[in-house]
Amino acid sequence: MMPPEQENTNLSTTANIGPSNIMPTNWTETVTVHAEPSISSSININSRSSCSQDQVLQAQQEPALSRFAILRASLRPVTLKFADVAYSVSLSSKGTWFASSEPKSTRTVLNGVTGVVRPGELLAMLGPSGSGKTTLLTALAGRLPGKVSGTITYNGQPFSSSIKRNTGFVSQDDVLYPHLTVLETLTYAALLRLPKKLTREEKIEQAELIIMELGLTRCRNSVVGGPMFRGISGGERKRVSIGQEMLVNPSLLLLDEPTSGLDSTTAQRIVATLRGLARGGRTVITTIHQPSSRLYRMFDKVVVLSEGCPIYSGPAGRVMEYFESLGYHPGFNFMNPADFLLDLANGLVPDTRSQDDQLDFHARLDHHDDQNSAKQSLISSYKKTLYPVVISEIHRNAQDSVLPLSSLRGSGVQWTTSWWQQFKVLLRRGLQERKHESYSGLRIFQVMSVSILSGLLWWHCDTSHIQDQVGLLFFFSIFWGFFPLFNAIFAFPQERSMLIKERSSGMYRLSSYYFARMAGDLPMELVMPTIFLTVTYWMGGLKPSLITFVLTLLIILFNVLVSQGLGLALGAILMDVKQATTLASVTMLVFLLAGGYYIQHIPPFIAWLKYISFSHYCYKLLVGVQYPANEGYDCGLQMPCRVMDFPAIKYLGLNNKWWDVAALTIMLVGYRLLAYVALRMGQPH
Ligand SMILES: Nc1ncnc2c1ncn2[C@@H]1O[C@H](COP(=O)(O)OP(=O)(O)OP(=O)(O)O)[C@@H](O)[C@H]1O
Repeated sequence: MMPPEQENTNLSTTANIGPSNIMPTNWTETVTVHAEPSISSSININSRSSCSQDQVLQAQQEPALSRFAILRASLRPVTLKFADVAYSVSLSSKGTWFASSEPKSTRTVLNGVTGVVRPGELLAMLGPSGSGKTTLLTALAGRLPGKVSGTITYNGQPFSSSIKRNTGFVSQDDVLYPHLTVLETLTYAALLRLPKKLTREEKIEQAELIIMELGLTRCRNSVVGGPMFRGISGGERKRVSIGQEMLVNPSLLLLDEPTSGLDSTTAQRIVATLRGLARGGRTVITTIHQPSSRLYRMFDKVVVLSEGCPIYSGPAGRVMEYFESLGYHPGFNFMNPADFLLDLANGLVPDTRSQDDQLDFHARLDHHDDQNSAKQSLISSYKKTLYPVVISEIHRNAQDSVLPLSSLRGSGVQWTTSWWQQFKVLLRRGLQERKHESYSGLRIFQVMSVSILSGLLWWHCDTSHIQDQVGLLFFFSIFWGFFPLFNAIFAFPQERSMLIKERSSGMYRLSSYYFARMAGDLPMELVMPTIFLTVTYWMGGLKPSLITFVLTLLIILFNVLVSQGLGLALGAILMDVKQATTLASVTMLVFLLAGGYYIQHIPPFIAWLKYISFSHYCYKLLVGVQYPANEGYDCGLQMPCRVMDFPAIKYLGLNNKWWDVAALTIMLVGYRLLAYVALRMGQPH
């Protein structure tokens, strides 16, 4: 690995994409990389081990500077090259269960996009809505599902897990936990993403620094908010998302529309931050919708897309020259270059005969044929004149390829933190995020009201009403089958986008997330039935024996865990709450009917249904615990009848209790295993 000083000098890059017969002769852009004073700082948190002693000493002597350690130079520059990138999607009719007989058609979303971005450069992707900017950005981040053709290299090598860990990706929609505060959000990200050699306090300090650096101090203790309740503003949310990525000091930072919906000052501030990050030696790529000319001036390079095809790829400052060399002049004297580019990408070519006639220019919006031919002409001009230049630049600077990827953080090491550390942080974060939902008054009210109502309905019901008592036990098994099942269904579909985002950046293992999620749900899942049973059991007049009560409670808790497992599995397999709840209600209805309470003479060809019903096993165990085999009950005759002869109990058959326990245990493990496998299969690799 190169010493830091040497690396920084190497960051002075030259992006030379000329000359060509059409383009200006001096087609050379030099971007000198340096840490900008506004966001420069002393040491890089991730470079602690690679810093020389002198640097550490210097940092200690400069406390004021070291506070912004996180935003200083990247010591692991990445040169990103992409050539002839193409991507198609198949347009199959989704959402129906019946396959369409029509042949599948495909749509080309990207077609032959080429470019180079070096450390220290800020590249903007411009183009009309739907032109493929997000798709290209996602492809460059190595997160696009399906096959991407063409070549994308990072320091000359293909995408790898070390690149993944050194890449920051900020998606268009901010995926954040709504109930956490800004400080909590960034602190948890720091605890999960920063390497284990930093202490917990140091990680928290880094989160604080990011808050200061991104101007989030005012809202540091405000909750992020979501669709159901208001939190911080859209601009602040965006900055929190950027902050989460900046924490790891990524070598490559990709952002999808970081300024959309923001006022021009905030947008300017964000782009200035990005430019500062780039100048610190990072490679920064952003898509942007309609940048003002002030913003445009901050870009080093641009790629302009029109319907997935590039019409320009090169230095931002040369864009007008290029299009003028093709004979396209902006219609107005002081036109924002970005507006001009977007018009061109839409096929709106200024008419040189009546340049100032704005009305005439916009009247041509309706002329689709003209627009299409203008786009085609721009695409073929790009292929003829600019494409060979970009390709030769990719091949000419072959020394970029020799920067060893092994110097990147985390190469060889798969995770930055241990399994246990991940589990602890995820558990705490999950409890904090979901405490409002789990311990909500509404949920407690729901359970309490049902328990009191059923206690009153079965008030002191003794064995002389054995049918009613058995009914109460069946109700326990069904209610504590339905309730946890429907709660668990939401778990994974609700967290899907967060899981994809965090797993895509290699933040934690799936197993640590999975166990943390299960452990986090456990207290509430176990406390609720305990309260319920304590109320209903004694009100309902079941056997007044502490041992029987405890055994009844254990069986119900076991049933809760099994039904929760089924809910988790359905949610993980379908990843769609609507589909999963539909399937769950059908399943529970089958379990209800086949449980052995309502129908005792099920035809043999369908009697097997009860064997897959956990409610059936639970019901059997509850009855078995309540009534020992030799117990009698008041059946209205001269002498007590044996409970074993009561038809509903006789049908159940109370032998082989351990088989029932074994069946429930298999379901407990099986459903959870199924949920884990389904989750893993749906994960980005
Ligand atoms: N998986 C997919 N299935 C169907 N169409 C897709 C898929 N992915 C992308 N597309 C289509 O490809 C085109 C490019 O999409 P993309 O999101 O990259 O555009 P964009 O330039 O980022 O748009 P915007 O600026 O509106 O976000 C769009 O027309 C989109 O509908």
